[in-house]
Amino acid sequence: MSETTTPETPASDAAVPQRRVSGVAIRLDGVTKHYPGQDRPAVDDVDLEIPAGETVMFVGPSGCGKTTLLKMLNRLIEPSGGRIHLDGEDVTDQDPDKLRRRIGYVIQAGGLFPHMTVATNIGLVPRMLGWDKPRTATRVDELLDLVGLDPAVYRDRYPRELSGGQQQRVGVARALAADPPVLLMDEPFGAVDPVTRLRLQDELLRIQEELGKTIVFVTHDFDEAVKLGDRIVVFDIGARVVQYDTPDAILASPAEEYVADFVGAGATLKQLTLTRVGDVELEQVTTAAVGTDAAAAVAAARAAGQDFVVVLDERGRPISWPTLAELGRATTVPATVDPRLPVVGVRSTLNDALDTMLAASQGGVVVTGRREALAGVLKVEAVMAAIRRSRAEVAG
Ligand SMILES: Nc1ncnc2c1ncn2[C@@H]1O[C@H](COP(=O)(O)OP(=O)(O)OP(=O)(O)O)[C@@H](O)[C@H]1O
Repeated sequence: MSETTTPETPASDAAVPQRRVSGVAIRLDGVTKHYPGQDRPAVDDVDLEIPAGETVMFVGPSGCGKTTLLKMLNRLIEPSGGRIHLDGEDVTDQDPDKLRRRIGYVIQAGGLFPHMTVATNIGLVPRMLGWDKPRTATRVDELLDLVGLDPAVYRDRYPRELSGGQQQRVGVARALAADPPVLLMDEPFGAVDPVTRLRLQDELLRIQEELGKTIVFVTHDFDEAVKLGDRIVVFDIGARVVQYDTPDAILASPAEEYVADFVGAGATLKQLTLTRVGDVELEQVTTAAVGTDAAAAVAAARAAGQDFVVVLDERGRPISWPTLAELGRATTVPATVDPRLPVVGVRSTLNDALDTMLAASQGGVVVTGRREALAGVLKVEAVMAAIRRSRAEVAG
């Protein structure tokens, strides 16, 4: 038997946010996978308990057995031994099709069927469950809205007409269609560019806050694990559990040298990954709605001592941040969307905010909260001040 079964930090620990829970607990007892022709088992006698409603991240070196272990949970791979319990019920021998209705599955690039529209892709499981067309259609629209895609625009599109990030959102919507308590995610954001990846991570955090599923997520990226995980499992070869704890606890005291190497030398900077944009005081700036009087907006910003205005669309979402000189040339506030506007969500990390600023060559980012509405602006100086504070705290 492996030594570590339950997370070091109990579920009641304050480090884990309190939220609504719709997920169920998963328990693995001595789960093993021996592939034919291999000397050693890919997964060797693993005991693991995943608490209901938490996001648990699987990290570890390539080939250590993360994916094999994940796929045994929904029996895409049959275990060679051991038992798997879902919500206290032994599901090891349950019909895999039935099991998969309780377990959503998200893979890289969404895994969408190319010849089906977005709505058909998302509605697959509900239709299989015998839902009628109107109920399925309502659910599809609800899910598109949940993952941040306008149903009217996207429901009839084909996957090839979507960006990588949009396809991934549809993949998440599809996995959630039948409202499964458990979501398995196998490097879902591995194939998208860094900026899109960051937004998808933010979206997942927001969705999880609303839904409280049990999420098991495989990643190669330790920063991603720290950002998304309530807890992290660090595996070694044979899916040996080296450490299972909250991100803070792992960063503060890595269990073995191997984990310390994996966490990286810059542990102070890693603390930046633990600080969310929403934890830092944001600058409140002058805003102007599209179509309103430009001169009035310029005057308001000038009176507040600011040299730019954030323009909001009809749903309160920021679309551009013209300087006063630029805005002064218009009579009404223009509806032009600035594709380079650097935006992060309140759940983004300070690391993400810095990356976004660097990518856009800007000295700040616009921050959005619920439904992408403006929350404020974060300047590079504020990030630097937070880094200094965090360094001072770590230095004691
Ligand atoms: N179908 C298979 N047949 C035989 N061996 C396999 C099979 N799938 C995986 N393996 C082996 O099992 C071990 C664990 O693989 P697995 O893909 O689970 O690891 P992983 O940690 O997810 O790796 P990565 O991070 O590279 O995706 C590896 O040695 C791999 O070569």
